[in-house]
Amino acid sequence: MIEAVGLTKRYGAKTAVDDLSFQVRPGAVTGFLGPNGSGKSTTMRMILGLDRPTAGHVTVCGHPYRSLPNAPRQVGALLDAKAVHGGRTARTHLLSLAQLAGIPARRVDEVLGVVGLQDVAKRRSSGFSLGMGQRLGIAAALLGDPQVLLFDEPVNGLDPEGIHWVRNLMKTLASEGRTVFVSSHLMSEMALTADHLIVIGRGRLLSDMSVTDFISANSADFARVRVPENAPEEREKLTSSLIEAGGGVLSEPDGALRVTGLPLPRISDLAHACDVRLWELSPHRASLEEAYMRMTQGVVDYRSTDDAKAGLLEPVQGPYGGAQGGYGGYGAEQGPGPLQPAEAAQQSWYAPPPPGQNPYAASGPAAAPVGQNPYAAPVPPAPAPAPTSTPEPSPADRAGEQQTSEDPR
Ligand SMILES: Nc1ncnc2c1ncn2[C@@H]1O[C@H](COP(=O)(O)OP(=O)(O)OP(=O)(O)O)[C@@H](O)[C@H]1O
Repeated sequence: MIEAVGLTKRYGAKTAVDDLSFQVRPGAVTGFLGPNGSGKSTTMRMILGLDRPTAGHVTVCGHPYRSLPNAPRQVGALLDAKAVHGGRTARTHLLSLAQLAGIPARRVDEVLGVVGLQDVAKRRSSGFSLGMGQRLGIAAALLGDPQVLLFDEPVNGLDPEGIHWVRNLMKTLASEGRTVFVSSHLMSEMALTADHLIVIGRGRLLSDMSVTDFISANSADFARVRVPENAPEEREKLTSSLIEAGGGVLSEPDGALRVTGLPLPRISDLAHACDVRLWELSPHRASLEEAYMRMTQGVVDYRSTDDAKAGLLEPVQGPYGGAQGGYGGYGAEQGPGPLQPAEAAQQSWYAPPPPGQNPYAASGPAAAPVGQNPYAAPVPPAPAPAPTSTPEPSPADRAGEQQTSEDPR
């Protein structure tokens, strides 16, 4: 069990962690989520005694980390996989950690096998790939067979097989009754791995609940409705009828309608009443990613802006003499043709509105005609119909390097 009470960390004027209280219980995988710079690593560092709280406290198994008897046997952590002496081999690195913690050498070979690094055990870790480094960090965390495990973005750099392996490892460790606390920006992975979520934004607690409850609390169920593609008038007729009946209608990237606020049988009846054929009518539940985006969109510090490519949009001479958009697809005056606007690739992404705002209200933004995204920034009138554009999630770039002044193990 990890317990934080009023945990606060300030760096000068910057409050990285702000009065955070939570418990991480044994027997479950607890996901630790938050936008870049929200204070996840700082919190983990305080749990591991690497940073001293400005206020509040945090305990592991009832003790501050630094007071735990033989801490490496009780707590294992992967904070920064790069915090390894690159001149050492994987085995030597683990052996030195094992010796410091009084762990027998044979355990080193066990964990090398568990993480799949047995064949490169005698290679210097400086030559390791990102994924191999992550595996070595996980091996170090497992070394003392601890009851409490912390992983800061453990699947970073892992290949699909590695991600699958980490997912099963976390679940297995939790099923053995251990406390598993894991941060990640990969929502799809968290949805498959975590039982419980702690979500923070700008250092403050936003949510502490099960994954299922989190999704229910932060998303709206919706129906996907598709009419025949060659019948735009039926689509319009149905859209009007659905809005009149109090439903909310948005256009999906593939042309389907996303309908909220009406049960499926009612949608079917309305379609029947206005003589519209349906090719699809299916119930949907928002994903963890959608729920997370909805919850955290007000506390994201680092947002990307459009890349206007100023000065780079002059037509350039193509290899065969034709004038071409300089960057194939990003030109401002693209005509119809094989080149697509850059935004096209992002159209499958959808962010539900913030809690408390009903985009489907008749006077609200989502009453916009189908094909327009009520959340998109206003755009000047264009000669051709504007493509649906959606808010863009911020990049997953790390806000800064972690400093691991001490090895927690
Ligand atoms: N040693 C430090 N000195 C000053 N500011 C710091 C220090 N460590 C972290 N911060 C700041 O505290 C805030 C929280 O950083 P932290 O690394 O804990 O966030 P995070 O949630 O782990 O971010 P990410 O998801 O990008 O890894 C950031 O604004 C960061 O710049």
